[in-house]
Amino acid sequence: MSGGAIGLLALRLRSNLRLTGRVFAASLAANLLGLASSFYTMLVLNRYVTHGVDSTLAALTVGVVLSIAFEHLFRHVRLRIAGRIGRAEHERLSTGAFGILLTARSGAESAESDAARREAVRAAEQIDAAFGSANLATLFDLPFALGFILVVALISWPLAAICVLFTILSIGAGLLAQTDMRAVGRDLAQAGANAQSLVTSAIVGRDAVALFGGAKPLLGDWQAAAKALRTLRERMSMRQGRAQSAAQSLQALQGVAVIATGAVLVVRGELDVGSLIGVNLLVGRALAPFTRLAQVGESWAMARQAQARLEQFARTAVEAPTGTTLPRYTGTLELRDLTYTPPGSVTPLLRRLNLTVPAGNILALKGRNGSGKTTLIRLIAGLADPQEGAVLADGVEIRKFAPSWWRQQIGLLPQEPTFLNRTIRDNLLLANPRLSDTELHALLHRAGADRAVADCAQGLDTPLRNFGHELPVGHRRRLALARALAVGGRLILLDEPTDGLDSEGTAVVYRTLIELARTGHTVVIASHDPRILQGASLVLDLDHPQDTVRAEPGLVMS
Ligand SMILES: Nc1ncnc2c1ncn2[C@@H]1O[C@H](COP(=O)(O)OP(=O)(O)OP(=O)(O)O)[C@@H](O)[C@H]1O
Repeated sequence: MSGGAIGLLALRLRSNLRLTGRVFAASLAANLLGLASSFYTMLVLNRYVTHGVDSTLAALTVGVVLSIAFEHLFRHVRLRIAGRIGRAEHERLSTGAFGILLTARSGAESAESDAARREAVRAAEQIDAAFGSANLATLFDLPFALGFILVVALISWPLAAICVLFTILSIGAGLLAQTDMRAVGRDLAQAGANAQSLVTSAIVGRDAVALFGGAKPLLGDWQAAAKALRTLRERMSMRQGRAQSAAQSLQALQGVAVIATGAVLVVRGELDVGSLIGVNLLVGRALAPFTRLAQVGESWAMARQAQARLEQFARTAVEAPTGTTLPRYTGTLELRDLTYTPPGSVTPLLRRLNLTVPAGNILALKGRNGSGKTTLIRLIAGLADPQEGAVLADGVEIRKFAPSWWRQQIGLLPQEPTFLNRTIRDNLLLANPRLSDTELHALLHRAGADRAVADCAQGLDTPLRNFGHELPVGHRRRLALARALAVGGRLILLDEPTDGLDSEGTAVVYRTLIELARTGHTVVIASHDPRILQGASLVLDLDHPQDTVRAEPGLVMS
């Protein structure tokens, strides 16, 4: 077991000394009671067999049965208490890891692959499983196993020496077996991940697979992955079986060694038969925790690796929970020398953008596909950070704002709207919990989403599945517009809002834009729609960002 794993273990045990003390006390009681059956054997063979007094046998038998019952009880109690050790530590790790996943800053989050992020969140579970109650119980049995060897030494030191020898052999065999299994375990985990990624491809890319000839190669990949998994599982099973068989053989050999040596001692008159049988039982009990130790030690070593993954993940930059707030945001927006280079790219996508959007103006973003319209909207929303320059709102850099406050000032309609897998009502209320039912319906009407909701079987209470992707794209966009408006912010960010909308939906977007402009909202809108570009008071062409076009005010979309 590595030093790191011991540190982790010590941390858990120290985190609740009262529970640790109770587990130790229960272990002491259980192990002391565990001596009873050995002494029972000695007494029955030495006293009852010699003197034949039935009442002695009855008393001893009742005594040992009670001891066994109490030992069972103490072991059960110990498991229950041990299960509570580290509960708070697990909650801290698990919540912390998921919290990082939720609040990772953009860019920081993409530095880790999806698989690494999944692994990091799973690491908390792996650590908790490694320090589960049964494994902790093994640890607490170890000092008492040494105690059993001491008792054997008091009865017969040659038999104690045999016990020590077999204990060392068992630990060695266990460690060898674990080393043997470790590499297969790693391959098995990798093969499992490969198979899982094929399942994901088949589910997520179902239509593409069916339409564009993906089924045959995918099935071929699956057969190869399933075969590899089966082979590795068999290999693992073989090695586990071999380890178990080695442990059993060592146990049997130990029995033979004890009985053979003990028999010689009995013949020489240095030991009685009762003590020999009793010692044999004690030696068996002493060996058991050491046989399990190698296995437990391995899971603790894996917990250490999981902890290292978590520590690495904990270095992910997350959003600051606090920051500046303004008494009132008027809607003024400024881009100052804004420069952004996407992760993995060497050339800036957006270079030294400078622009001021006075409150109540509509800024349209245009440019070819991939020119950075969505990226600019994400930068304004604070979902990505520029490498140089800044986005300012009412003269303050937005990165200085408390993220929760800034999110309340903006309503964002993303190009690919997604929702939480909750009801439509929940999704809207999460954006603004203060909305009444009447306001919700008015909002849906404003965004032209009332029919989309009416078409759903349970109206507002319809649960969304697959992040809303099961809704028709036009309905999804209208609902996302309603959600953006629900926030009630002064700044509205719309990314291709008319994409996939029919003429009625497009008219709703135009009407909404006019209404937003009339009510003094600042709107940033990425679009290829010529009428939107005409209706905007400012147009930023990301293909030629130096030439911001100032459109004639008063143009109206119809
Ligand atoms: N976090 C990121 N990680 C990797 N690449 C990124 C990231 N952000 C932006 N990019 C890259 O920047 C480029 C611009 O993408 P963006 O979606 O902003 O363009 P767009 O103008 O909105 O395109 P479209 O008109 O097709 O919607 C793309 O090549 C995209 O892959």
